[in-house]
Amino acid sequence: MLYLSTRGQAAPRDFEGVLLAGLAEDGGLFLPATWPVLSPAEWRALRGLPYPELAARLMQPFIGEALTPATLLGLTEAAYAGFGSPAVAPLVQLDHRSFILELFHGPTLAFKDMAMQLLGRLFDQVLARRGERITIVGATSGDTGSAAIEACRDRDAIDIVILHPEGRTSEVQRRQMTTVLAGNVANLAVRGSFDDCQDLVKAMFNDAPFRQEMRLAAVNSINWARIAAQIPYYAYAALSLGAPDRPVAFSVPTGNFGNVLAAWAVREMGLPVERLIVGSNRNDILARFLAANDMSVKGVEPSLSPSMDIQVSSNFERLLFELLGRDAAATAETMRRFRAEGRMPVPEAAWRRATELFRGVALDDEATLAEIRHLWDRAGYLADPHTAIGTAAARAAAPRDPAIPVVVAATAHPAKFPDAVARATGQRPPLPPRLADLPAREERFSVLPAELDAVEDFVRAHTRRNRG
Ligand SMILES: Cc1ncc(COP(=O)(O)O)c(C=O)c1O
Ligand SMILES: N[C@@H](CCOP(=O)(O)O)C(=O)O
Repeated sequence: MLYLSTRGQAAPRDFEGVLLAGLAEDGGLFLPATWPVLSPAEWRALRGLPYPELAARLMQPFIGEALTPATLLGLTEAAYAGFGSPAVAPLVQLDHRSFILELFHGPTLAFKDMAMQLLGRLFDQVLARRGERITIVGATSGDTGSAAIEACRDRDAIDIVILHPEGRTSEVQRRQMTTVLAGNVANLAVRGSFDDCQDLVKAMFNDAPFRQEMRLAAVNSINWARIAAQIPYYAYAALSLGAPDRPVAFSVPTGNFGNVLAAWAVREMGLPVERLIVGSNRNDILARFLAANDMSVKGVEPSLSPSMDIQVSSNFERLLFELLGRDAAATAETMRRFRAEGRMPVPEAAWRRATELFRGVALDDEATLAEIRHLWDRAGYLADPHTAIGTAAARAAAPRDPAIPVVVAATAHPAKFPDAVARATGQRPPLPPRLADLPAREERFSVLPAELDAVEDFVRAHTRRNRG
């Protein structure tokens, strides 16, 4: 399997090259040169497989010869062995047509573990064979950071620096990152928004000498391996509900557009996905785009669903590339104008194609609290604010045909956002026993302004300290 950059100027490469590169050198994102498509009979044959086996089978075409099937299966089995549910990603029925796909049973209680537990092992495998070290730089609005740190802590060949927006995550999210005192881990609170953190990470990748000197790698969903590892759970849900012989819809609380892009990918691979519903908070750029082709950046505003306090959704570029007929020059020019003007000029025909499949629904904080309360009162289900945005969006934009089930991606455990959940329901969800002492653990992090030089110096110092 070869991968192409959405901006067309970086050399195509195989999975291992993409895993280690993260962002393409031309600033674009990698996508498979062709999508692996399974026939209905091949899909049916995957029904009922244990999750680790399904994940290995679906990821093998993306990984190609980088790993043998037996090695990949060993990695997926190890990645999901520690999850708190034997199903790994259990599907819970909410009403006659709505289902919740719980993606938060991993070590850091958010859907990021589904990919990150595998990514850490993939990095280890590849780096050991090559005898190389990397420095991971990542941006987080709260969940990617802790999942990446958990997956990479104490690994010999990896140093990791995670940037989070100062004061804009929940306390549980921050402590899950900053209380990991492993020598290879560093946390940076940036005075700015998640978008500033993400810009800084991309700027480090675009600084070629720095990128080479540090041997930078990515754990954000700019790294194709992250998306590849998120595809299996959508297939798992769809197959459980009767696909490929029955269409399904997904509702995905969305920020950086990586999770919903993985749902879109299973459609490219041949499963009948009827609709993709994108849930947003008051940072509603994606909902505005889908309603009126208005992809214009406003300032990031804090909300009760902080992991989605994002305006510039990295992975939208991958969809844009497809909507523009895989025209890399047009994609590069559209992204250049978006950056320069703060507004993305998506051609009318491409926008219409997007609206055939996608719907956008935005909820403010009051509506989010009302939905958490509604789920608790009506179904006895305690949802975190991100998941609640997904369930409300699902009701608002479900396909007209009631025979089509709608699966909501439950992206975080309610205990990560106890204040919002308690405000809505009076219930304060406890952390699992292994995290019960989190509020008392020692924290370690540095604070810096959103300035590239300062952040690069910090990353350099951290890496040099560990490389000796
Ligand atoms: C809990 C939670 N829900 C939803 C999202 C949005 O997912 P994505 O950025 O893949 O769109 C995130 C962050 O990525 C998250 O942490
Ligand atoms: N919500 C995310 C933001 C980063 O998204 P990613 O999928 O690109 O890593 C977070 O929790 O950090």
